Amino acid sequence: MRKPFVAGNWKMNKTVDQATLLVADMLPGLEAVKTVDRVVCPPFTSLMVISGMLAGTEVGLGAQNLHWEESGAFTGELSPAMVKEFCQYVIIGHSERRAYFGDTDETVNKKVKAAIAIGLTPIVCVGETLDEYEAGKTGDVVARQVKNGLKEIEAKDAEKLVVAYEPIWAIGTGKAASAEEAQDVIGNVVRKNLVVAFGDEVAQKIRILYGGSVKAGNAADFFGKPDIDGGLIGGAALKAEDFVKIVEAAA
Ligand SMILES: O=C(CO)COP(=O)(O)O
Repeated sequence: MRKPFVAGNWKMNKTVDQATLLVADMLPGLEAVKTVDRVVCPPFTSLMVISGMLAGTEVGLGAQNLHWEESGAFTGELSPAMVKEFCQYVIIGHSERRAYFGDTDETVNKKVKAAIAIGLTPIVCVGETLDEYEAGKTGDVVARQVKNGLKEIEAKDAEKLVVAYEPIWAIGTGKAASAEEAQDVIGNVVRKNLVVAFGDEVAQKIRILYGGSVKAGNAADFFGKPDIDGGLIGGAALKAEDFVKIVEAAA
């Protein structure tokens, strides 16, 4: 049985003061749901203070990106070791990074390898654009992202991975995919390609999340599907009550 997993991707929201208040607000509710792995991913600037708040709790902390090199002349970037100082998780290849900041399957693969090497659990994002969706290319695009993004990862490391399927047309739009559609892509494309890459035993251990307009009201529909092991939550992760409800729906 895979343990459900729910992560909040705060994106570029919340100053340190605001982040502290939000975590203080949601922490008791999150702490109570022991059967779900729950993770918050605030901006870099808040990681240090939030890691202090989460010390001694079972709530995990994730960054939203990292660079694959150990150190050097990479202005504006953070190394795997810098992220590891505070975090257990790191989101890699979010569609916003692919669309606006040049992340590709190749750099995603480098980041995944670097995260694993330092002992971080990557949350690897895949998903098709609206054009690709409308052209019926979802399967091809997502299969390519899974295959290339996770190239040359060893099976023993792969079982700890978390993969998030986020159709780009559903992100921040209020138009979630249907739970059936999400299950279809996650089961028949993402998990199937994980089986090809790592074998059935390992693929059955990998948590696969759905992301894109998940709210307190629709979360249970997604989490009830056999291959959907939780969610990567954007907007609704910025409201303590909503995020706790979504985590509860995964229990
Ligand atoms: O991109 C997302 C999480 O990474 C989803 O964002 P929304 O939940 O705001 O649609």
